[in-house]
Amino acid sequence: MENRIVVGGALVHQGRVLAARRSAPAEVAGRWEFPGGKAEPGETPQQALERELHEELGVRARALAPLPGEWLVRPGLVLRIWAAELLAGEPHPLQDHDELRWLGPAELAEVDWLEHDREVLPAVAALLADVPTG
Ligand SMILES: Nc1nc2c([nH]c(=O)n2[C@H]2C[C@H](O)[C@@H](COP(=O)(O)OP(=O)(O)OP(=O)(O)O)O2)c(=O)[nH]1
Repeated sequence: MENRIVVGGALVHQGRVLAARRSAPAEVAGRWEFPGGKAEPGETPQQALERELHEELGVRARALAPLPGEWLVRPGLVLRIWAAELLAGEPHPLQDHDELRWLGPAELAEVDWLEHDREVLPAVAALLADVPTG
């Protein structure tokens, strides 16, 4: 069976990245992640991420580039994290999340990330270091 892809978005805006606390399912509720979800058949990872960020947060965003690393979430499901930029709107936890936080470079370790997400934090820190804090 082909692996299905789940894409999380490291959504960067004004030098900070958005973290989202999951509200369900029970195994991951209360843990923090990069909002996103599974690609539908025929969707590219970019399309899937942009659709999921709109559904979950109500924003328009653009997927920029995949960050290093990929993780098997469970058999048949592979997680990739992509850098993304906010184009329009302000994120709200509309679906799947009950809290959002914009984290600066010094705050990345402050939330209880899902294990795989924690591994990508060095790459996210590098991403934030490139962005003007405006
Ligand atoms: N979206 C997302 N999922 C992650 C991350 N890290 C991580 O381990 N996961 C896991 C949690 C879930 O088991 C799985 C993704 O499922 P999901 O629930 O976000 O996908 P979805 O919105 O398309 O869900 P569904 O409606 O198809 O059930 O990957 C992450 O950063 N973002």
